[in-house]
Amino acid sequence: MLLMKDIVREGNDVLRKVTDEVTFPLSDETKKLAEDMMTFLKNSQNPELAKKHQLRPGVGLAANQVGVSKAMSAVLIPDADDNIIMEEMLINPKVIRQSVRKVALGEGEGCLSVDRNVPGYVPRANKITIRYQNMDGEFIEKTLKGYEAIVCQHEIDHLNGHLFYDRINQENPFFVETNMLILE
Ligand SMILES: OCN(O)CCCc1ccccc1
Ligand code: NI
Repeated sequence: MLLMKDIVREGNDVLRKVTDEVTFPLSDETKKLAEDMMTFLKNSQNPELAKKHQLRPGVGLAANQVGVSKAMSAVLIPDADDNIIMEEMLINPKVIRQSVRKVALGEGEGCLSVDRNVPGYVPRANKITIRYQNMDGEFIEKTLKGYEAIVCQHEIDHLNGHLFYDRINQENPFFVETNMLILE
């Protein structure tokens, strides 16, 4: 099972490379990696297992965060009552439509690959349509807004070599762009 020791931290070049397109049919190795990534997220959101294995809770994990430069991310988003509202392996994901209107989390963002707090708003499109492939290679288009849109943009950024703090306004980290929504 994947543990925190398997997560690559900032400074490692693999986090700054554009990841390679995933080809189909998936190799057994790639299938296992996808399963391991989703299992990591589930374990990280389970209080007992997270405590037992010292896991930081995560709602997403990109393959390059475990050192594999492939364009795939696991996303596991619970709602306030711990009901899963999104459980997807995003393979070769692309944002094909995005709103002009931006959104940012009021408490900023964090990252399993960044062992420090970097304060500031991370402006992202409030509404996006993504096109990706599932584990069978089928193309799926999904429209997301608010928190789900934020998480998926955070993951797709990873696959393109970006980290959340690249998007924080350096002059004024809490600058609110015109019409930007702040999500508390
Ligand atoms: O790449 C995933 N990871 O570092 C875990 C944190 C994910 C995440 C945290 C805050 C806002 C959006 C996404
Ligand atoms: Ni991250």
